[in-house]
Amino acid sequence: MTRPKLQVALDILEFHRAAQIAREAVAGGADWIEVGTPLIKSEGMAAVRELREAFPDHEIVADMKIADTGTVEVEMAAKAGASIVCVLADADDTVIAESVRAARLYGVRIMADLINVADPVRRAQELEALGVDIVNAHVGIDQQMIGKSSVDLLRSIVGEVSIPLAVAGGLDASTAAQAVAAGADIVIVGGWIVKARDVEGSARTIRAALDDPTLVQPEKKSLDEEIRALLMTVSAPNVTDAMHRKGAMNGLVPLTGGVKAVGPAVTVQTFGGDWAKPVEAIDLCRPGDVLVINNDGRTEIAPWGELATHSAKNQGISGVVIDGAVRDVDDIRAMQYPLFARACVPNAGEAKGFGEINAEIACCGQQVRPGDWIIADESGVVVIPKERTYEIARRALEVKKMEDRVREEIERGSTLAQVQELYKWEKR
Ligand SMILES: O=C([C@H](O)CO)[C@H](O)[C@H](O)COP(=O)(O)O
Repeated sequence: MTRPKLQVALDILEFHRAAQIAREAVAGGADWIEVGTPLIKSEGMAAVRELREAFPDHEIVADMKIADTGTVEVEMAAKAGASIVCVLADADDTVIAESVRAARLYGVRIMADLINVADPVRRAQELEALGVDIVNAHVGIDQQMIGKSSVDLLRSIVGEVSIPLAVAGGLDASTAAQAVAAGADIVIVGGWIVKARDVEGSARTIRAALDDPTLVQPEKKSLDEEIRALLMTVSAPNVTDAMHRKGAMNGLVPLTGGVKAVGPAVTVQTFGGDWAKPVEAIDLCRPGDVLVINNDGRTEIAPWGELATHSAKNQGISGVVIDGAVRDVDDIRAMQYPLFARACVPNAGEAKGFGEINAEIACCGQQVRPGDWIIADESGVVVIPKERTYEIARRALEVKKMEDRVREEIERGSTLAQVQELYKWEKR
């Protein structure tokens, strides 16, 4: 078996960053350099030209995702210095055939991207018959966020064609190893290398996984465990960024510094300091839940205090969020328990039993349903709709990774405005 190729996908907008990241990825063991679609859209063929000049001996892959006018697009990428040009597998046969003819004329190869193809096996066979050189089992970034797996797609086409197989879509060291074990000839990695703080180290880790896939053991987690692990890795600001600046509660303050709560919501609607339902709800929570309480907007009377916090902590409840007031804050602080409220007040109400547990409530400007996920840290509290929690958690991780890399570049001496080319990207 020949050594699988590692293709680094430069899916970033700024050429000056792409070139540096490519250098670091190559130092870590990347064989092929992909000028990613976002980079091509941002910088055009200049990016292909410059990368060809910087890496005269490497394969340069232009991820054009060609959907029409195959000849024109293959010609421009080839003349700019690409040695492999990507077409959309779903493009009409006429486009594929024209792309292949142009590729032969200019001495480059065609890689067809199976993103969103309805019948990948049949299409891969048709592409081979049309003269395509490489088929790419690709699950796009938006599709990855809802849990689609590029390794599953690859497995479905292994053995069905005899041309080389590439695989792309959210691969890390573990899934890259699985891809090689499944039969991938080319492993394409974008985010896990280009957004890493240590690009060279990440490329090296993935290179090692490709060279010996048995080194990496996949972790088995339930969906909830995976969501929790993702949300524990990211911050509440990462999550609102992933939600297009939505989901944040207004007016809450963390009353205990340095602690974080993550988990599905158990909701409580109570009335003016009536602490019966909030306290009864503790017994209904599972470990890891977050209790979210609406105290009818009242901040002069507290439905929650230190004894309730003790009980919640014993039950393994991840944290408590109150649209209202709490008391005994000094004791709760000493417990280092994640508690978020709008105010502190010494007086408690009565345990009368008015209210409801696990109904939809409003909390500090957000609707919260039982089972919606909460992430709460020192920046504040965000509610994530339960139907989209996995997707949002995955997107938040992408936000965090991107920030990690930007931070690294600032530490190396750049400024935030320079890294992000702010002037260029101001809205016109
Ligand atoms: O082709 C890609 C995507 O459609 C954006 O243009 C990526 O290069 C490909 O998915 C690999 O990147 P990751 O999924 O981040 O590994």
